[in-house]
Amino acid sequence: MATGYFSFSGQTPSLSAVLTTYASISAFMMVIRTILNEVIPRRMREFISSKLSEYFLFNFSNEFTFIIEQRWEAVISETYKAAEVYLPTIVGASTDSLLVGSNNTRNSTAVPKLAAQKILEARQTINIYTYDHKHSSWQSAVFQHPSTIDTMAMDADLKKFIIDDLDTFVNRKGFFDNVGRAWKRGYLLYGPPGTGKSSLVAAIANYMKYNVYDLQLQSVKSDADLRNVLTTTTNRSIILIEDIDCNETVLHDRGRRSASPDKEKETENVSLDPGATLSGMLNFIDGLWSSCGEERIIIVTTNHKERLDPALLRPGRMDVHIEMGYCNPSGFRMLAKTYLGIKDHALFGRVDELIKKVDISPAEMALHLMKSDDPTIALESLVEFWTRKY
Ligand SMILES: Nc1ncnc2c1ncn2[C@@H]1O[C@H](COP(=O)(O)OP(=O)(O)OP(=O)(O)O)[C@@H](O)[C@H]1O
Repeated sequence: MATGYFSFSGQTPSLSAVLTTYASISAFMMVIRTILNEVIPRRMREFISSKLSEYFLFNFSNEFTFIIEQRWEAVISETYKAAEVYLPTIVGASTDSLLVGSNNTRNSTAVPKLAAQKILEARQTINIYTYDHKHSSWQSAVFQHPSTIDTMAMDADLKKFIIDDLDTFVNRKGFFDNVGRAWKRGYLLYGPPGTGKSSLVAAIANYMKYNVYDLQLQSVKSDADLRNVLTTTTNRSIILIEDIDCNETVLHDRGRRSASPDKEKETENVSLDPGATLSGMLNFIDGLWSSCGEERIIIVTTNHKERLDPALLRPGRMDVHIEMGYCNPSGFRMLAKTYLGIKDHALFGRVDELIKKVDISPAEMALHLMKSDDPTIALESLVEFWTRKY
């Protein structure tokens, strides 16, 4: 059959028939392309072509790009943090693809989330972060403070209370959900210098295995800046505001409040030096912004609790107030055990007498106990210093 078309009759078409058909189709396609190029604007053509390639890639390829956003619902994503911890352990410079598998076909979206939680829970190191305003991001360093709740020179009952409180907090996600409160706990640590406030923060971080975000209020420029700084902290972390009484405006705020109790709203908006307001901070602790993120412990330390605004101190904001005091006999014995490895010594009686008469901070005491490995030399140094103080 001498024709320019393919025959479906079972006969093999001749070479010239194939070439003729090919030439006709090519010519037809060229005409169509020319018409389309002239009729459809370039940008629309590019859009159609990109959609077509996306469609074919998505439907006919077994590869896809897995994007883990750094921030999810305004806070740093736990999955992102887990990937940051985990991926460097399995990929290197030469890795160009990664095979990800799951045997849970029914609930595959839960897999990354659960894996993220497990990875973060198994995390051995914890970090301390400080905010870099120039680059608008938290800068981290590995946190290796040796303090533990065990090594703190504190009343045994108080230690037990703290541990129980932390355990209760961490196990009560359901409770916080049910009562409609953000899963947060505020601790106020107050007492004279050198009584272990910072050490207790480190001990809590080590106990909970939480990262610590060290918030320097004085470098925050405004409430918006404060929100940005705080919402970029991760879950399962401690937000630390040390020596809050050093912020002049908090003290002024308190003074104005007592002078005019009716002006509560007004005083709450007084600026914390130089930019954030007390109201902005309270809003994050238990206001609308408190719901950004969960499992957070906010710790505020001060040498002068009496100077702080009552609005900050009330339950829901600072739930637990812990007074860190000067050494008592049991605190001294705790330090002697930690620093010198002893439970008793002939000089303990003299130390007990001095403790009743002169206040000494655990920091001062530790300084003398570190002077020698020989308990007698170290205790003599302590007693001599103390007697001079008396
Ligand atoms: N209660 C304590 N138990 C064990 N060690 C303590 C205690 N208090 C202080 N120390 C020791 O003293 C050092 C200083 O203590 P720390 O910085 O924790 O005190 P602070 O109350 O935060 O002081 P400041 O108010 O000046 O910041 C610590 O490194 C720690 O070794």
